[in-house]
Amino acid sequence: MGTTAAGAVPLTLAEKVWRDHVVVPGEGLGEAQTPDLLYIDLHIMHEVTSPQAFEGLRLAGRPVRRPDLTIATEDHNTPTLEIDRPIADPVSAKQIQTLRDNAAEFGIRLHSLGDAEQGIVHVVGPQLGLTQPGMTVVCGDSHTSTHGAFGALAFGIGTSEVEHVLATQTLPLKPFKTMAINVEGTLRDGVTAKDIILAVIAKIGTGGGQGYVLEYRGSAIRALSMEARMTICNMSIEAGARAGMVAPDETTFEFIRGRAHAPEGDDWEAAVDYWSSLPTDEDAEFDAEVFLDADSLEPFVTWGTNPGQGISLSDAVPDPEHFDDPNARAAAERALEYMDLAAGTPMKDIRVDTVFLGSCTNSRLEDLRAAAEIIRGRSKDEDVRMIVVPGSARVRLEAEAEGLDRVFTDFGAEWRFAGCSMCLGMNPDQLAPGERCASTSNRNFEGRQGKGGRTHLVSPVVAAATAIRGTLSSPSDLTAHESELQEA
Ligand SMILES: CC(C)[C@H](C(=O)O)[C@@H](O)C(=O)O
Ligand code: SF4
Repeated sequence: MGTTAAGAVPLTLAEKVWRDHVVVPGEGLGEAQTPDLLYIDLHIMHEVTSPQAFEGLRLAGRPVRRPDLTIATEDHNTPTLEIDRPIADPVSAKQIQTLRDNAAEFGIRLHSLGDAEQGIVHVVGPQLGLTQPGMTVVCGDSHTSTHGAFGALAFGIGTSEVEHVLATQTLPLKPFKTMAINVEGTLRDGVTAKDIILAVIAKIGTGGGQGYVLEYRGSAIRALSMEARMTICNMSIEAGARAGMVAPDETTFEFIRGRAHAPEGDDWEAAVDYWSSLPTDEDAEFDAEVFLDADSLEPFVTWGTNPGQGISLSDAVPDPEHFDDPNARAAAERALEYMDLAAGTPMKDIRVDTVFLGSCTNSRLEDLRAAAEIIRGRSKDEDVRMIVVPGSARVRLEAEAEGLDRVFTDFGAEWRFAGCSMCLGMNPDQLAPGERCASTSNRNFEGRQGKGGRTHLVSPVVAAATAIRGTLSSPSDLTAHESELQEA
């Protein structure tokens, strides 16, 4: 925990990063304050939200201010099969070609399909060591909050803001409020970071974080790997928050050390010194606090059509009648209709057609390992299709180097190339109308994974157990499942 210098105002992690990036302070106080102009340390891009920004620069005759602080990758529109063939869908092909043309014209580093560093923008940045504590990181993508796991202040921005950052390397930003999410205790076996964040969103609601930067704290967070912290920060946006952060510590430093863009030698020492000054001061105050008990947490899963409509996997589909708030009740009724679920049905009785292991929430090596650990030597339910999509080409290579691809294909799952894939189906990887999917992604909105498709958000180990049993399941259900199979 940080200590406050004598006489200095105690600050939270987010406030320190903000303070260190103000180029021009706003005017006025509190809610009425005009935006501060902040310096941006890292700008990452993908094909979907960049074309108009480049077009704006072109029209104004402006160059990119800091191409060296800007990096692009192809992820949303890329296919995950036959990546050496031309992209069949004309819209996707055009989107990708536009990014390639813009990157070439404006001198921006781009990792294209087929390159070992291509992949989902939020997997690629941390993997290259580009994302570091204390940085401001932006991207025209809501899940930029992922990078907050490093103690960076990371925001999703709109296309006009992308243009502003390209042109100036700064961004005007309104002040924010701070919320501490305290998670104390020890997670049980089979309970993961994904369950923490689904439980947090179920607790505070999809609007609960509005106007706040969330800081995840407490012994359960400190015990998590960087990959797991990224899973949690990734979904901060699903609680409506502006960003999510975790204070940098030894786990953070060890993850960054030695990566392609990590500081070296004296620079490394200086960086670690600065990073170590960032954690929230002991006597700093948050505008709001939330508490979650890690010891009693169970695997969590969504039953509805927003990420806040979640419940313990051992519970039953809730009855809308039991919601006090009329809006929540109406939303639950609509969600159950879309999801074709009856109140009172045990979640574990719900059968799925598809299991999707992937997305910027849960497609890193650790996620693939966790799922592979569960399925190794077991067989897939024959009616379930399972698609495994590594978050980046590098993750795919690393997974193959340790034989995980074989574990998945022997099991009967499809081993794909990297990208966003079925997280939102901007490529051919989609659900058919009425199909139901256990998905390790972050959004279960109507039609998100394909028109008429139904999504249950789950962790990688729940995804794996579900592919084995065919119904939503946790790893702890597998022993019972196996004795049933033996008896049969
Ligand atoms: C396409 C992009 C703008 C979008 C986002 O901002 O999040 C996408 O990544 C998503 O997850 O829905
Ligand atoms: S994996 Fe999904 S959530 Fe992440 S950037 Fe891609 S589409 Fe958005």
